[in-house]
Parts: sequence; C-alpha cells; structure tokens
Amino acid sequence: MAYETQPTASHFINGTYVDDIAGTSLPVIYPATGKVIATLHEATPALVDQALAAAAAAQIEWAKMTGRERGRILTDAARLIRKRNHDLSVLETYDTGKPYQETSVADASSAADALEYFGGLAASLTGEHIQLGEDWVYTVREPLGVCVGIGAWNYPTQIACWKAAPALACGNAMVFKPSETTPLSALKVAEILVEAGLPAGVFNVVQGTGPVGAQLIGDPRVAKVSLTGSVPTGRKVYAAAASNMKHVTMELGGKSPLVIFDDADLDNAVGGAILANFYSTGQVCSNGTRVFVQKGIKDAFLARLAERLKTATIGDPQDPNTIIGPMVSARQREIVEGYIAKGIEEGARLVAGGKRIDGDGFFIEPTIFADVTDNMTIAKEEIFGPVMAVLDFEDEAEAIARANATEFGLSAGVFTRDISRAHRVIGQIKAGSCFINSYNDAPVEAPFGGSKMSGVGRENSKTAINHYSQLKSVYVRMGDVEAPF
Ligand SMILES: NC(=O)C1=CN([C@@H]2O[C@H](COP(=O)(O)OP(=O)(O)OC[C@H]3O[C@@H](n4cnc5c(N)ncnc54)[C@H](O)[C@@H]3O)[C@@H](O)[C@H]2O)C=CC1
Repeated sequence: MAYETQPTASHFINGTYVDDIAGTSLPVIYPATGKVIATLHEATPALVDQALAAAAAAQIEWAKMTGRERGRILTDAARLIRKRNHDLSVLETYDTGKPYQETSVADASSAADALEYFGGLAASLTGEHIQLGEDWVYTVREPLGVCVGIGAWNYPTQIACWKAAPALACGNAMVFKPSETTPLSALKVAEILVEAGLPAGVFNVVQGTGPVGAQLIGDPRVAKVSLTGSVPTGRKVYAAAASNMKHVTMELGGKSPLVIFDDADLDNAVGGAILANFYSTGQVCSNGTRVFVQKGIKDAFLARLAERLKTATIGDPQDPNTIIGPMVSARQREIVEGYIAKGIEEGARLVAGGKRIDGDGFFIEPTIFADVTDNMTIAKEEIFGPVMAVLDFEDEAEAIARANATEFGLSAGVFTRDISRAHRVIGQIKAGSCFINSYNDAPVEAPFGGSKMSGVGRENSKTAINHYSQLKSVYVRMGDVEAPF
C-alpha cells in the first residue's frame, strides 16, 4: 500500500505518540477490502491515567493564556488541516470506507471549519457587568477543566474537532477517545494541533473500547463528557457522568422524518431524500430515514428516485468517481441486513436494492422500501445504513403527528413550495436540527443536536461555548456591610 496507514503509535499523550503493547490489540480494518491496515493497542488503565494527568496539568497553563493566543493556535491548525486535506481525506476513507468524494469535502474540511470558527471566537469570550445601584456584579466565563470526548465511527475527524475546538477555545484540555472502529484520524488531529503550537497535554488521544471510555468518565479529574454515539451508550455514559455531577453533551441517534408535500419540486425533493439516506452509506445520525410522501406525488417520487439511484457508482471508495462506499464494518452490514429482512417479513415493498454486494468489502446495495407503515420495525428503529423507508400520507396534520410519533428528536425536513406551510410544519416538529427544502446541512455556525432521546446540549455555533464553560458571578459591595448583629 503506497499510503502509510499504520500510525507511529496508538495514542497521543502529552504532545507525543506513545504505546503500550500490553494493551489488547486493536486491528483497523479497511471496509472496502476487509484487510487489516493497521494494528493499535487499547490504552491500559495506566495510560488513561497518564493522559488525564497530562490534561489536568496542561489545562492550568492553557487557561492562563489569552483567548487570542489560544484562538491563533486553533486557526493555525485549521490552516494546516486544509493544506493537508487530500492526505487526511485518504486516511479518513481508509478508516471509515466513506468515498473520497465525500471525505475530501466533508470531513477534514468540517474539522477545519470548527477550529477556525471557535479559534475566531476565543478572543471575544467574556463575562458581563451587572450594575445594582452602587453595587455591581461581574461574571467571568471560566473553562470547566478537563473534558472527555468520545467519538462514533462515522465522522472521526469531524467529531474530534467539533468537540475539541470549542473545548480548547474556552481554555479546557481534552482527552479524546475515538471509536475503536475508526481510531486513525484523531491521532492526525492531535499531531497537527501540536504542530500549530498547542502546548503538550492540552489535547490527548487514547484508544480503546467501552471500558476505556468508562474509565475516563469515572475519573474525578474530569469535568465534562461529550459523547457522539448510540442511545444505549448515551444512557450509560450520561448515568455515569451524572453520579459525579459532570457536565454532558450527548449527540445520539435518530429516526428523523422527511416530509414531502405534493407541491414540492420533485427533483429537489428526490435530491433531499438521497442526501437524507445514502450519504456516507446511510451512516449519518441525522438522516431522514422516514420519508413521508404525500399520496399525489408518491409514484412520481419513487420513479424519479429509482432513476437517479441507477447513476450512483458503488465501488472503490478511494476512486474519486465512487459515490457509495461500503459499510464501516462486517458487523454493521449484518445489522443492516437484519433490518432489510425484517422490512420484507413485515410486509414493506422492496423497490430497490436489498442485497449485499459480493466481494471482500462490506458493500450493500442502497435500499428503498415503499408502503412502509408506522408500526414496522424499519420505521421505528435507527438502522444506520443505506435503507430508506417511504411512507404515504394524506394531509399536513397527519404528517406532523406521525413525524413526531418517535422517541427520537434529532432532525426533520420538509419539502414544499408553500413557504407558510414549511414554517408551520417545522414549527410543530419536535427535533433539534431541521431543514426546509434541504437536508443534512451542518455548517459550524448553526447549532447541531437533538431533543428527546437524541441527546442533550448542542454542538457548534456560539451556543457550544455555554457547554464548555461556566460563569462565575462576583458580587461587589461598595458600601458597608449591614449584618443583623
Ligand atoms: N447525534 C449525533 O451527532 C451522532 C450520533 N451518532 C450515533 O452513533 C451511533 C453509531 O456509532 P457507534 O460508534 O456504533 O456508537 P456506540 O454507541 O457503540 O459507541 C460510541 C462510542 O462510545 C464508546 N463507548 C461504548 N460504551 C461505552 C461506555 N460504557 N462508556 C464510555 N464509552 C463507551 C465507544 O467505544 C465509541 O467510542 C449511531 O447510533 C448514531 O446514531 C453518530 C454520529 C453522530
């Protein structure tokens, strides 16, 4: 392999690569071939302790720097990431199997956006002055301390930076644990941050599975935990963090509705449904996998969708012409196949796809089910694969009620030419990140996150600052103290 995928070592602690071969071996598998492309080791408890100690020590000095100084390092790192976008995207494709066509525009570049945005904000993070007659209160925006970031496997570089950028801008240090399935990219982020001038220990990466995450969360030195992952993991992580009153951000799963009205522009609606279901081979938390199509447009919608699907090239994800890559792992493909079988068994109509693609990689056909009803498993549970469920509806009130009939609340989309209806519908849907005549846009300037079981807190935008800092308020009395005795 011309491209070196084996990192210098498994972990990045206190400004340098470290390893301990006593840790359980962690093979990294390229999803397009099923071959091992690197072997790492899980962090031993001693290494996790070392990372936390490094973060705790470095955070004190990092917080003493001015916001401008911190911001400059983050924006310098953003520039380095952009300069190395090609290599980082190739690596992200090896790590995840996502096509280069995507990783070259949506992964490292989104990470750079976050570093640039929060780097830019760092100098203007302030408290306020509250006058109370002659007395007054001032507030100081303080960092939380050591933050732990835990990532999912679908957007490894982006997740690392969506968490690290606001955390570091506020003067926190971070220990980041990538998903064990995709451990490579976060190490590059750590390397680049140090190259940009980040003091050793401010951003550390430790590898491992659940128990490594659990050790991080349970440590008294940790003030905050930000997780991107599934709802079951979210429950565990939130509970563990709560027992020690730690701050949390939870970016979890979804089963988001995409509502397409008869009057929608057909090709835009089909395009939205494609983005909402097949991008990253369907492995996107905010995907609109319950596609509610009004009866009058249903046949035209399905016909156009089938036509456009035929043009999607599936294959080698490193080939810039490939549009759809493999699933991230054999296990994830099995999960998706299980859902497809359930869809057929429960009476949904298979319109396209449904089969695995033979070969060494974890490929599966993009799949469309029509005539799906609300009680079917494929309409209720997050599949996390390229499986679209199309459901019919008659009117607006019905669509809203059914769209909301879910435990999740991450995203929602609506396609219509009637702008009043668009706002009316979105206004009534209980979800955090919504779209009108679009789907899955996630600019760093906009808050991102879910309601209900999809999560707590928001990433990105100015709002994220509130999740990585706390206010100290100081009352200042100008006159004498009037005590009762
Ligand atoms: N809302 C959002 O922003 C996003 C949510 N997701 C969700 O992530 C899921 C897919 O990612 P997976 O990696 O399979 O999720 P997962 O929940 O299995 O794992 C997520 C991370 O948590 C760690 N972990 C597992 N058990 C833990 C424990 N007891 N304590 C601490 N850490 C633990 C894992 O090692 C991994 O790093 C999907 O359900 C998807 O919806 C994915 C991307 C974005």
